Amino acid sequence: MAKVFNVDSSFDYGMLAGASCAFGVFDGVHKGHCFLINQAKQTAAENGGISVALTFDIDPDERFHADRLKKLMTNERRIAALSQTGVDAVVVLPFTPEFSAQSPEGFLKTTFADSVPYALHVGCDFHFGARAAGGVGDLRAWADKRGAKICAHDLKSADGKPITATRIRLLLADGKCEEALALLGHPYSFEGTVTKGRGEGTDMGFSTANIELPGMMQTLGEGVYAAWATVDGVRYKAAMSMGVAPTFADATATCEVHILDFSGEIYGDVIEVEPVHFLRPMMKFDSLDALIATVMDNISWVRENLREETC
Ligand SMILES: Cc1cc2nc3c(=O)[nH]c(=O)nc-3n(C[C@H](O)[C@H](O)[C@H](O)COP(=O)(O)O)c2cc1C
Ligand SMILES: Nc1ncnc2c1ncn2[C@@H]1O[C@H](COP(=O)(O)OP(=O)(O)OP(=O)(O)O)[C@@H](O)[C@H]1O
Repeated sequence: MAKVFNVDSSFDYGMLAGASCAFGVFDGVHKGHCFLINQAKQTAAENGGISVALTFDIDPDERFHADRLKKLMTNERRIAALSQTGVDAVVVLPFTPEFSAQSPEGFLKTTFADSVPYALHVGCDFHFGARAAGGVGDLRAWADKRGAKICAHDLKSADGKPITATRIRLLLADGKCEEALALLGHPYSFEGTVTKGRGEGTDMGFSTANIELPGMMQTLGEGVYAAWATVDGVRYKAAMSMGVAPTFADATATCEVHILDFSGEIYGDVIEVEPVHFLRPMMKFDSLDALIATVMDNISWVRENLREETC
């Protein structure tokens, strides 16, 4: 696992001299991002320098479009995932208002100080600096003066379209877990703290762990899903609903997870939920009996059909 370096007053910019850096936000650490990072590993091997995933502490869109941002990973998980890509180091720049307001040249000066990387890998659509004014041309102008190499790659595609975080978010919003997973190259999951619900699930014969997710992490579309739930390191089959239960006027939880073959008090615990298959839309039921019968059917489906290899 690569060491993570936060760029603060103690950061040694010298580590970027001669390094091969892949630069971006990398939400999801998807197959396209991994392709870019592998390119950085290759040029690092070429000159004997280190490979670096160069990223930001927050997703810039948290600063500019927090109201409509839907993320694939929290910042902590994104940085942890980057550290497991086989790079030598992850360097995390603080995306402060001052940092984001810089011109493209100022942005590069703040990022590298006087160090010159060996190679800088970006996608051909990469933009940076205030109002995203900087592009690959600005990178090349900066690099040419310093003897660095800019590698602007065509975006890795699947089914004729670039793999992007935006594309994967839209698939998840549409409940298309399998297609999202194919582009991510690893499971999609989120974590949340179990909160107290209305306490009615147990009376209905299926207890549920209620999870409140911040708006930014409500990326998965409303519906009922087959999922895996990890509690205290143990992985269970689960049937989950996403979206406020429309049958109940007082319902608040965004995500409710029935964990099969599990009983235990987990209020306040953080659990990981990995939705893998859309079962049906959320429904407003006319009677409790109808709701119970449908949810029991969903639970049976999960018990009979969910297999490790479907994740
Ligand atoms: C697999 C599953 C499917 C669900 N489907 C629906 C649904 O279609 N409509 C609905 O109103 N509630 C649905 N719910 C939410 C239940 O109504 C809710 O879990 C139950 O009311 C218990 O809520 P409580 O834990 O807050 O007491 C579903 C829950 C689960 C676990
Ligand atoms: N499919 C891809 N192939 C190669 N490089 C990519 C691909 N997608 C993104 N990149 C590059 O990876 C870096 C990180 O990109 P970024 O975090 O903006 O990801 P993204 O998937 O394009 O996200 P979004 O859809 O939110 O714009 C950038 O240099 C970007 O150009």
